[in-house]
Amino acid sequence: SYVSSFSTFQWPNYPLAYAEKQLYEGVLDILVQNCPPRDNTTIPAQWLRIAYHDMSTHNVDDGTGGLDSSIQYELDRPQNIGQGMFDSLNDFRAFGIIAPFFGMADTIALGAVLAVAGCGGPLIPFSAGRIDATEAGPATVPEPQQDLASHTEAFRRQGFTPTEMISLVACGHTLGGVRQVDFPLVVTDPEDVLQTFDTTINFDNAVVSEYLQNTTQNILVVGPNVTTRSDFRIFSSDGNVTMQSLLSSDTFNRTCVTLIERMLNTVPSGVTLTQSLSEPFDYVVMGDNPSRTGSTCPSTGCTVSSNNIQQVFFSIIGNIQGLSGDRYQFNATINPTTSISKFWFEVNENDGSDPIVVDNGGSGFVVEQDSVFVDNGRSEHLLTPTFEEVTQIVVAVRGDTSSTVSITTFDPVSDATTPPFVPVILTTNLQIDENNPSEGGFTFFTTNISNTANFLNITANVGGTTLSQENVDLSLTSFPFISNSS
Ligand code: HEM
Repeated sequence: SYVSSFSTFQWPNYPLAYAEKQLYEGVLDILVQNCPPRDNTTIPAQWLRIAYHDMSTHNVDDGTGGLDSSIQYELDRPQNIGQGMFDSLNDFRAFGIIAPFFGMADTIALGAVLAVAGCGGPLIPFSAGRIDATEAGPATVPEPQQDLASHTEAFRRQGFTPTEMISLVACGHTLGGVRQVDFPLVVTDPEDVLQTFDTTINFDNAVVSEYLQNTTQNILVVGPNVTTRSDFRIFSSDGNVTMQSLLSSDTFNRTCVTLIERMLNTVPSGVTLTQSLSEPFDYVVMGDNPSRTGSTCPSTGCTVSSNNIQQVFFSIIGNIQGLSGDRYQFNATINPTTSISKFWFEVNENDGSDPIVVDNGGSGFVVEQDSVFVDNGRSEHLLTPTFEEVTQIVVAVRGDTSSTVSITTFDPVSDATTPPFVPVILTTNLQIDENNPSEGGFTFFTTNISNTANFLNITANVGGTTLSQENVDLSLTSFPFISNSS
């Protein structure tokens, strides 16, 4: 088990723990730090645009659509044109962070939060729990040739007032620009590869100030084609009152945080999001990977000190917040017959103050069952004789060889080369492990799984009773790597 030192987290809560980990310790941020260029625009601009286009299917009147990853099925529409859409989805696929309770829609939302932060913008609180659609939604992304009334109606349907429409467009159009190849009727000069909306790469209110100073180069304001001056029609729709208010960069940032957060949390009715995360929890217990050897801790309990302390390596979000934290690892050796029913932690700062007891709000961290689990000490990563990298999973079952065991693995990395990128979910029956004879009342079962699988569920039938262990996070395991060239 690990505890990362840092509000109260009630364990277990897999979606919330995973969302926190992706926000504060995920690796997706490496693609947006310092607002890096790609396809003549920036990666963060592409990630923010895809989030808006995915959300644009929302209809407040009947509660359908929203940020649900339906964009994966909508890329053949002119409104969703652009290499940036494919590249963004490919980024999200390649990082393999989708999980059984954290899909492509959550990843798109996380991407938008990271994108804004990566370009020096404000921190947007993040929630997870979106549900991925399995088909396209309606074609309701606004297009520049549409008139003001159409845009006002489109934003109303998406859940935004006319004033909010002005602000949200300004918040979006502070990043990136319009590509000539994709919008030749907007950018009419073929020499002009991309027309940026403002003169700064960063997430800032230059898009507002340049518009009000009449120095703007925003082609959706001053472009040669009057029909496609949609930003001009929107920005000036209330006599510039809203744009004037956004001249304060504080107001701009605060408004954008509120509206982009709402945009990202616009989901079909019936979808419940996690609480929003704007700071890490004080203490998070991350996983429990038993490997049974020896028996020193009796059923009455025992105390072990941490055997390893590591500094938490924070993402850009944690770094911006100036966070520091430590992860304490423990190795408790538990009597396999008597076992334990729960565990808890005591944190002593050794500064004369009373130790802090971290006991999951009083209940302790209850071990629901310990009769079926992935054996961390017996499982390994293998290079097969044909040089295929696989993970050999060994499941320990408190029972005899008449038990049956199956696992369902979740592999976030799709085989597809173009969207939709959907996870590969496979159920496999395990075989008795010939290399690990029964020990201490446990029988061992095994199978090889993809080495990019990140989560699995176990179901076992032991003497007529069904036992299960769900959401085993394989990223928290530390199986040895064995080169099996024999
Ligand atoms: C009436 C509403 C809107 C219209 C007509 C519109 C239109 C456009 C067009 C034509 C482009 C150029 C795309 C390309 O060449 O790849 C663009 C880019 C962009 N839009 Fe919008 N947009 C609207 C609202 C929004 C909103 C609400 C957001 C987000 C909050 C947003 C975020 C972006 C971003 C970040 C880009 C730059 C993409 C890049 O550089 O790759 N847009 N928009």
